[in-house]
Amino acid sequence: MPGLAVRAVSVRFGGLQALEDVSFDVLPGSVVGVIGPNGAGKTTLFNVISGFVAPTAGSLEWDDQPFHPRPDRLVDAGLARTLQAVGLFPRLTALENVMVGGARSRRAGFAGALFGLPGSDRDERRLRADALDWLGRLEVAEFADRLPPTLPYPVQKRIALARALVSRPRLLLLDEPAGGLGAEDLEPLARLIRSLPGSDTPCSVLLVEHHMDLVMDVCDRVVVLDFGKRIATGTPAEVQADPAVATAYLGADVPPAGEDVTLSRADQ
Ligand SMILES: Nc1ncnc2c1ncn2[C@@H]1O[C@H](COP(=O)(O)OP(=O)(O)OP(=O)(O)O)[C@@H](O)[C@H]1O
Repeated sequence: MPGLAVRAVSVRFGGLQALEDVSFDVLPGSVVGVIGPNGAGKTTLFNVISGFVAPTAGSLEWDDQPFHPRPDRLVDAGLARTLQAVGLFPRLTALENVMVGGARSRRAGFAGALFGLPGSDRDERRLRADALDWLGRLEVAEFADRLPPTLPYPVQKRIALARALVSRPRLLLLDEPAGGLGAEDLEPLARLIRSLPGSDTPCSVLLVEHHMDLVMDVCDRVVVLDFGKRIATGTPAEVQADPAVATAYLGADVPPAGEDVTLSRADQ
């Protein structure tokens, strides 16, 4: 099956089972959400998929091939990731930050331009145009020449997203894209996420997010983790109606129908 397959992945940190036997697929053209209370294992799962953490057991497949991700080679594999903290280079302009995201996918590219390699001018111009295009699509082109620390947080998040997208990934890993954003920023973000699978360079999305409205709005499927285990999977409506999900979030056997699922454990 094309796309990403997570097969019975477990991760143990010393005595702590951070993930246990977690399986699911991210098919091309889909937006998949990973939710769960604090400490459920969401970040660990992202770290496995991006190669920062090796699974203790289980495996990954990417387009039906065994996949052993390396954080520094993700772009080559067709994946990109945004971080919870935006992680922009403070001394590079917004535009240069985005260009860095595309540099690995070009023959010479930005690095070549920096080091004056032959043939890099054209690549650099193309990369610059692509980076500007993405800043424009994310409606932050006017900040292209600004340094990130001088910009509002929501703008920085959009720049970080542009940096991930400029490499034209086939799978985008989004780590809490709504974190720190105001209500007015959520609808544009949702629109962008929904647009990615059907864009000219289709990109499926795996999303970790605490903001439940966004998850339910943009995801085709949702995987629910609790204490490292997958406790539910299905469409947003299916997981919302699943009593095990309400129990995980609310800490008691309560009927979920019609109730808001809160965002952290009841005992925290
Ligand atoms: N490097 C590590 N060493 C030891 N324990 C870790 C490490 N990383 C995560 N953990 C533990 O693994 C469990 C899962 O953590 P993880 O950060 O993946 O959860 P999460 O669902 O992302 O939580 P949150 O929503 O709070 O970000 C937690 O108990 C956490 O303390």
